[in-house]
Amino acid sequence: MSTENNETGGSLADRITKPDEASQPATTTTETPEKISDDGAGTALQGSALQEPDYQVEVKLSDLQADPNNPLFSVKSFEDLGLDPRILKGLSAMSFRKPSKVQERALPLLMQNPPKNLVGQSQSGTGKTAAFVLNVLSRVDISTEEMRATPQALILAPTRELARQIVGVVHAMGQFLDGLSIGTAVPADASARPTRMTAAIVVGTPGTVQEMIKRRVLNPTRLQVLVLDEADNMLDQQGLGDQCIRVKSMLPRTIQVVLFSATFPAHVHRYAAKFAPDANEITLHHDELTVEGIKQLYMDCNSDEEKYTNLVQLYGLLTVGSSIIFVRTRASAVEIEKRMTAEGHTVASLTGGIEGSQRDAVIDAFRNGEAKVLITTNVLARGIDVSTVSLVVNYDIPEVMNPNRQREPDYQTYLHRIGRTGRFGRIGVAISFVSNREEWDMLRQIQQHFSCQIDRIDTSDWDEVERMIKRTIKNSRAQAQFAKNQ
Ligand SMILES: Nc1ncnc2c1ncn2[C@@H]1O[C@H](COP(=O)(O)OP(=O)(O)OP(=O)(O)O)[C@@H](O)[C@H]1O
Repeated sequence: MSTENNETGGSLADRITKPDEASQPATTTTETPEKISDDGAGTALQGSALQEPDYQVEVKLSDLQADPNNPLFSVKSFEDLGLDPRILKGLSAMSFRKPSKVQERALPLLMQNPPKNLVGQSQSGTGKTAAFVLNVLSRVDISTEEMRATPQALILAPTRELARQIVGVVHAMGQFLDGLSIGTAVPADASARPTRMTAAIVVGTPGTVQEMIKRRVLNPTRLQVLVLDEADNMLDQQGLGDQCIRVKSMLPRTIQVVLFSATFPAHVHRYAAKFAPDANEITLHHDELTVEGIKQLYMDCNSDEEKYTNLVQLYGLLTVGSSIIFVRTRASAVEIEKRMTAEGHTVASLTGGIEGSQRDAVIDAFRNGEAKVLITTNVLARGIDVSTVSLVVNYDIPEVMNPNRQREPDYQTYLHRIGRTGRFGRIGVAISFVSNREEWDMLRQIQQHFSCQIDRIDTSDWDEVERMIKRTIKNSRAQAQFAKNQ
């Protein structure tokens, strides 16, 4: 199996791992809210983009948030959670009306004093980012010039795209905190020189942060909070896991450790408990992990070539909203992009094989809708939040090598990949291509593992395929909820 499989995918210890970053000099950008115009997160950061041009959609989000069985359910308001009025103003500017379940449960645990560690799990797209960002914003002291330039909270993510996205969320939520500065610590292009980190909140990837602390351009002595987003993935991958451990060993012993993910497989969960000792925990059963609004489908393909022709057939649907196509290797991402482009389709690709600045340009174009179809590897399987994504295609089923060197489904990565759609109560479609017996078996195992239903798409009538998928994509949250309650 190629190392490319493992760009960020949840992995077994056995996997050949390839951390997202080489040990290059760090790039550090320190930004204050007023200076920022366009960061990684771009305009997608408007709440769940529920700017409610559509009255009905808003009404139905409230319905979801009033349903105790829904992960978006809450009984409290953000005001009840004891947040600073300037932060409440930020939330309101982002159109966040009510906390989701994980926000309501996590925030009191995170904000208690003396601080306690937390291991928090909640389904994809249910607002984990806000949960840890609100805690961080509540804890940093920006009352003096000196403190404003002193790193006090460190948020680590497995990829530069996710780190940049989190920076965007911190900006948006902290926009009314005068003097707040946020630093980004992600791998730099070869020519960039490391600069001193003078921000109260630092968001970065583990290797870069480790390097910066070692080179003494990031002073860790006043850090009070350490957050690991996609924590299971970070701790389970050889490279990233080692870097996280080294970073933590250089931080104050009393630091509050906060781990979040949609998935915590048992072997990582045990380890997470050591990384964040005596932690409060919010956990889910694995049959609770799939998101109601994501319609899971599969398509039989007779060969690899038929996967490609089916993808091309789907092109019209891929561009109804935005879509992400996940493939196993960088090489196939590039090849499919080239082939589709040569045939006159507009697609982009993003893999770990390209330079950072180019990666930034691709993801930014995808966020702002300039690029609507993105072909990628597991590098973007986790965390990326683009609310317009209505279709995810697993061109290849995500897989790992088990300790006996047999291929098996990568359950976590499957869940994270399909979770790029159906965010915060939206409807989305995930289609997995199956072209041989092994892939078929893996899909069946995924279905059993999550106790979920993955329906077959009959490709004998493409007009019908198109109608069916369009109907699903265009279904409002309201209709889905209505159907569910019948
Ligand atoms: N209380 C809220 N009200 C409205 N929108 C919200 C709220 N909380 C989060 N959102 C929006 O929901 C979307 C998903 O949130 P987020 O990216 O934090 O999910 P997540 O749980 O971290 O998902 P993943 O596991 O995929 O990383 C974002 O667009 C965010 O702005």
